[in-house]
Amino acid sequence: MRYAHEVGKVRAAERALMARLPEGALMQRAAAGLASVCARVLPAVYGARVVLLVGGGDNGGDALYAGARLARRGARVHVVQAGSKIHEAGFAALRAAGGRPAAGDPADAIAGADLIVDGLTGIGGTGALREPHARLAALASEAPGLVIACDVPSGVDAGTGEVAGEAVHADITVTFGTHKPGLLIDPGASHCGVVELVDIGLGDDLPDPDVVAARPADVRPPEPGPESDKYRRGVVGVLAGGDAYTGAAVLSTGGAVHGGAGMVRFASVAHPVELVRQHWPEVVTTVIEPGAHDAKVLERVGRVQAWVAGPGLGTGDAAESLLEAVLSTDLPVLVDADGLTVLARRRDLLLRPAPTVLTPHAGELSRLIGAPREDIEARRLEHVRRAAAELSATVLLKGSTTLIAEQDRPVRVNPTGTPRLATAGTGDVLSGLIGALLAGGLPALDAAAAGAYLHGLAARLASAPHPDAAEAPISAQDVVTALPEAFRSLP
Ligand SMILES: NC(=O)C1=CN([C@@H]2O[C@H](COP(=O)(O)OP(=O)(O)OC[C@H]3O[C@@H](n4cnc5c(N)ncnc54)[C@H](O)[C@@H]3O)[C@@H](O)[C@H]2O)[C@@H](O)CC1
Ligand SMILES: Nc1ncnc2c1ncn2[C@@H]1O[C@H](COP(=O)(O)OP(=O)(O)O)[C@@H](O)[C@H]1O
Ligand SMILES: [K+]
Repeated sequence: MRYAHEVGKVRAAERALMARLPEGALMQRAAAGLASVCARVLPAVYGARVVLLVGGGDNGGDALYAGARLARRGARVHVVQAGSKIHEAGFAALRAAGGRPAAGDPADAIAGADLIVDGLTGIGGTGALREPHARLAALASEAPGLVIACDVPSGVDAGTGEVAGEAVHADITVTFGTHKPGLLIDPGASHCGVVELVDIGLGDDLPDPDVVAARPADVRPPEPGPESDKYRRGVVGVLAGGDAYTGAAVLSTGGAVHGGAGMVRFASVAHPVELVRQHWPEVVTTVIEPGAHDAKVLERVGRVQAWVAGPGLGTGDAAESLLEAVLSTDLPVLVDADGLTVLARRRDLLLRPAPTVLTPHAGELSRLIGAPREDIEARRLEHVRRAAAELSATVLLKGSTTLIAEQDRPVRVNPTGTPRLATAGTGDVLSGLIGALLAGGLPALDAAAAGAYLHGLAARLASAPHPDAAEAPISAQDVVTALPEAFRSLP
């Protein structure tokens, strides 16, 4: 897993470690790590034109000491100072090594640099970048040279990934001690480029992480063993589609069929049942009558280990009664799409002892928790956590960087997403896939995280089937088709 810690915890760990180390030792570790990444990516350090963008805090100090190391190896290092304050000791070290303030218009220095080191703000940055920082950040982002951000791209909120104004677009972000949540969550994540973690020895001083992102080896779908039969591998029941929406039923069922369940059961009114039978002959179907139902409606469907309810289900009385029936079982239930719209008026249905997984996009979450959609988009981490606590559920917030929260657990960030997924019906595929993983016995948080991971991977493989292929647009069906390849590509 890649671990990220909130800013306050990073500072506390740094304080604890610094108390045991000689003055300045921690900053030297950070600067050494930063300089070594710079040296690695430059074709040659000797003669390289390096520009340091330096703010008034310790982030600037890191950049100055790293610049001094590069200057000692023959780089031509110039400093563009933002604001009146500067890390004096770092500046003195740079000058002693031959570095100089940039003369003339900083725009020229930045445009002519082979490498720009962004030391404007790090974990101490708050709110939108002020001037002259904002202009410098924009110049760096536009410059032809390589941009390496020190700890965090300036303008990105390290704790949340919010970007309130101008922010540096880095090619590489060299971060110290641990990842910061804002490096993993959009819009911040998309400003980082490649993230390199430099160990400065915080290890034992860091508490449990606040946010984690899976690496491939962390994703463990249930594996069938020699004793497995279709029932023991898990049966997933899908309640989806109606007379108005039939595609959602086919796609959600497709996600379940390729998600590794032992069996998929599908129940709906006649028309979607007919279509699902045509698309997925392996699925066991049940026709349910239109209109409102009592709690016994599910008995005819047969035994399942987990339910998926909601895609294309409609939002009227029939959908509400089905949702009431499914949420009154003692089985894991995933609610998506129309089901979430119904839940927004029936939050009482969430008071249940068994696990519930909700998979809203920002609009659906807005209806569920009564927060404006724009606020949710801008502060995804805060809202997904709040939703998990308020709704007593595992909440998977879709969109650019999918986040998954469960109360008192680190938030999972899905690293495989791609904007190619932003096409109608892909969410339906995700619901069925997670349902299959739940039926296979994964705990709710792991099922949701593994589902999001495989879904993103399938989309990438569908879009570009091999590393040299250009990306093509994809459909939700393409994602279903690529799911076996996504499972296969796990280590
Ligand atoms: N605390 C430590 O022990 C260590 C800190 N390190 C570095 O120190 C950084 C944190 O240093 P600081 O706490 O000094 O904070 P920063 O250097 O991140 O930021 C503080 C400075 O930025 C200015 N600033 C804040 N928001 C701004 C905005 N929106 N627009 C313009 N200026 C803004 C402040 O006025 C202040 O001058 C880390 O990110 C890391 O790079 C590393 O050297 C490792 C050790
Ligand atoms: N900009 C984006 N970057 C990455 N993934 C995205 C982006 N926008 C949407 N997605 C993903 O696409 C899927 C869309 O799901 P959803 O909004 O439910 O659509 P639908 O209801 O049409 O299936 C989700 O998995 C979501 O995370
Ligand atoms: K920075």
